Amino acid sequence: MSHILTISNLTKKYGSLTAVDNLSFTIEKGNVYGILGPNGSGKSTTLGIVLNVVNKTEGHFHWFDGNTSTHDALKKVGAIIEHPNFYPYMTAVQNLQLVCKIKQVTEERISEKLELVGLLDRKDSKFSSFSLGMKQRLAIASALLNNPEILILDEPTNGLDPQGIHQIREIIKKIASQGTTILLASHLLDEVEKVCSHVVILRKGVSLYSGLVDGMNASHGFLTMQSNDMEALKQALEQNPAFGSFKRQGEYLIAYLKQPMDPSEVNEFLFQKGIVLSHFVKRKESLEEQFLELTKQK
Ligand SMILES: Nc1ncnc2c1ncn2[C@@H]1O[C@H](COP(=O)(O)OP(=O)(O)OP(=O)(O)O)[C@@H](O)[C@H]1O
Repeated sequence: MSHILTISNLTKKYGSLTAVDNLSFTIEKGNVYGILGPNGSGKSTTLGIVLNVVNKTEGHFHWFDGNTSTHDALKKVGAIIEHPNFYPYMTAVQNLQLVCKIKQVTEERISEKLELVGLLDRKDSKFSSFSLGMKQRLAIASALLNNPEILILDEPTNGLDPQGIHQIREIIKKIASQGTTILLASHLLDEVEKVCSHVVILRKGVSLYSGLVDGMNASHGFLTMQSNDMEALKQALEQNPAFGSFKRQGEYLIAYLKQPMDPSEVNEFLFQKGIVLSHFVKRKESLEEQFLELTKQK
């Protein structure tokens, strides 16, 4: 698989504040990556550094094989990191023609890109008449005019209504299905889960998890239990290496698994110890619960 972007031990400091802290990850061709983290976790700063608009303090990054200068590499990158900015009195197509002139790319792709973002029938409408969602879609069309290898988006659905959000996500998925690599920053777990194949979770500039979105949900779950003798129940479970930690919640004991264990095995194990359960539920933390746990302030 070919590398699109390699980030190694990247750090950005603003005075005493470390916005990005020793961050490393690699972007491979054809995948959809999310940088996920709460506000202020360093997502925009990371994108700014690799797009050469923010200076790094330490570490390295290189585009593609490492033999291309960042200046040349960025010609193969499409990015939207600020609010879409076009001339309000010009039409969609006129704005894109201007972008083609600035980027020195052919105007032939304008219709194709407008079609892709669902704006071909509005190509002659003035930008000022567009909704926020349409403006964002025009920005995506604009970023694609140079047929980039990778499309970078910072919070692409911020401020949009549910329909606008859905449209943007569908467009991102369509662009990805056509082979364009995507890197998007988002504070929305739901967005990353719906759109991305890979994720880097940031908290205060530090990477907490990097890998497949599916791999995020690697927890083995927990069991909520009740018996006549809660102390005996806890003591018995503590002897079993499958359990990592315990929490008392009202009249229930919650036992967190650190390795897979079938509920029937747990039941049998306890029964052999003479413990009969009056309540027994096995559940897995939702991805949201795990994300909040991971990113909560320590
Ligand atoms: N130009 C700057 N000068 C000083 N501090 C900055 C500057 N830009 C960002 N920061 C700080 O760096 C940290 C990371 O900010 P960044 O914008 O990268 O986070 P983010 O995850 O993109 O959050 P958001 O979604 O709120 O933009 C924050 O604490 C922010 O206040």
